[in-house]
Amino acid sequence: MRTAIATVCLSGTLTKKIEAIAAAGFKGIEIFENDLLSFNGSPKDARRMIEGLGLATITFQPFRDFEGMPEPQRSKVFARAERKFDVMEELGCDLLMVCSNVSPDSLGGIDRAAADFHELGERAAKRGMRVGFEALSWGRHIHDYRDAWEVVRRANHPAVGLVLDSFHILARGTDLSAIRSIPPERIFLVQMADAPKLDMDYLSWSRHYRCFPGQGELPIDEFMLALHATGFSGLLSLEIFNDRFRAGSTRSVAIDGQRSLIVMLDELRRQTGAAFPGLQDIPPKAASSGVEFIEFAVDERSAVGFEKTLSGLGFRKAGIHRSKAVTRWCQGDINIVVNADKEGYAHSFNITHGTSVCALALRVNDAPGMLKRAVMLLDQPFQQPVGPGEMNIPAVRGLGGSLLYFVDHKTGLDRLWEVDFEPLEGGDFAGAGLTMVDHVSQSMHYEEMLTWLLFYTSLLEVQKTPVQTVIDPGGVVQSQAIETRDGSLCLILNASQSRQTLSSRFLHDLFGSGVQHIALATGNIFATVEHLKANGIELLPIPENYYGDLEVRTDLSADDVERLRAGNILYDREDSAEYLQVYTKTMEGGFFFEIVERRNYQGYGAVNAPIRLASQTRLASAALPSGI
Ligand SMILES: O=C(O)c1ccc(O)c(O)c1
Ligand SMILES: [Mg+2]
Repeated sequence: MRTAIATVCLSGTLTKKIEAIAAAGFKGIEIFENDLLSFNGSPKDARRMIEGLGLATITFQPFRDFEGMPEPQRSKVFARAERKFDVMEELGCDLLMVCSNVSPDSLGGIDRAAADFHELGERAAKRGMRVGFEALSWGRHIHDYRDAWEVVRRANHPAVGLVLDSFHILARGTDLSAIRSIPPERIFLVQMADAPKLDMDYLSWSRHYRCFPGQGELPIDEFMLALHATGFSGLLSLEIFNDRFRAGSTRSVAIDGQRSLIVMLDELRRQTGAAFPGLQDIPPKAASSGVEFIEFAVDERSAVGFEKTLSGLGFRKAGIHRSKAVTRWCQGDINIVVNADKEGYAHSFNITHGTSVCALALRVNDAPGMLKRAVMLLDQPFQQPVGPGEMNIPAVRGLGGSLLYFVDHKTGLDRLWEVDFEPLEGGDFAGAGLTMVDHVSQSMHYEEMLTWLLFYTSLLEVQKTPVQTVIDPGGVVQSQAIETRDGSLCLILNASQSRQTLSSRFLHDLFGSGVQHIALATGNIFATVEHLKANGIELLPIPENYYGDLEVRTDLSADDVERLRAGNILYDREDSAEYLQVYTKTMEGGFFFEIVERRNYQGYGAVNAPIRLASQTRLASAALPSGI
């Protein structure tokens, strides 16, 4: 299969799009007519630029409202097509993509449409060109690929072929089995797009919410299996209309596109054993069994307060790095690394972002394999000098320039605590009952949410939950969880279009995207809260009204509710599963901890999020100097 991407996927001018497409390693490009119309140069100039960067224009589109027109429009439509062929000649492109007619003037009739395509095929062939027909899911008469195929079949012309677009087919839930019997040489182009499942009209859904394969919820795998069954080995092109992509980074969205194709074809190869020329063998996604450590970048001044908070939360200093100003803090299965070194990566991270999470380390089954997969998926590997005898832990650049480390047992990387750290004796230290990292919540720009979703899901054996909408006093926040099947690793991605939400203000304060909070698990939240209070940890106050409502909303006894109220603990129940959560007050820089007790509960307490966000907003406003 030859892969490509449509210019419509990206933000920027045509020049910028073409450069980003070439830089992301594509060889083919679909030119959208509007991009050419707004280009300040001739189609020949565009061709020079495209070919100069090693790209080929695989199609020119869309040609609209063509088939089934009555006269006099019919003659005009053919004249318009000839003009497009002129442009294509200059552009160096031989395939015109025609999408099904949406005009109220168009007449139905499969034979009329087939006759029009036969004539268009004749005209195209005279000029050494071809035309492909795509059924738009909102086409007036033709909105089903099976009807488009029947038109192409009856047109019976070698220069007329079919275009399959996964969005139009999967959005309507059209049966895929008929794809399997289409002769592959009759499929001139396959356009790929995924989308979240939304209940809206096809046109709006398609024009604003498409996304790259794997970023949405449509059964792309089933589509690819049906396509594969035909023996198709032609052009496969990404065609995404997405408001966030149009506003996002041209370069990184182009890379996301390439990454999504590599992952999709690799998945197909694993399922079918098929070989795709040009697609290298990639190590499989990593199984992760959770977070090995979370590293904070601090400076000398903030280290004192931060370490005091860790002690208050029941952590004990368990090791001192052999060559750097770095300490290890432990409790249960949780490792927190506090990096106050005056050199290196964490130091520069601290200068830019202040006290913040500069790295996450994941426990994986095969760390070197993971790094190899990441590099093959166009992630950025990271390497910094290590001291003699110290471990070199594989890492890639993650969210907001932070690092994502991979630690495994297989290659002994899990020995890092003995190798790199001087252990400190714990004595009879009693913690606060915290056992493990429950989830890590990251806030990011709205436009980059799908980028990071793909980053994690392309590397790890994880599933994603549907996007949830959370109400913050300053606007709406979109939240999506990525989790392993056994729940040992849970990452939450948050983003908001409003600048007033806590999540957006965090981005502003941190100068970038990053980890906004970490949830730690306890087996007994009441005991943990007692411990935290005794240690002087300040918890986020929750309004009385919340507890008044809990009493009527649940069957908790008045005593139970009183215990929750006294501890500022939030509560949720799903059938017999229960979730109890409490938050620390927000620290300098906007970071906070959450403590959770899960009783067979799967989610993240979304019902409580607006209450928590309102309390945090209230405290943040109270902290501002008066008059602001
Ligand atoms: O939204 C559209 O009009 C449109 C245009 C061209 C396509 O290939 C498509 O799938 C949709
Ligand atoms: Mg299309």
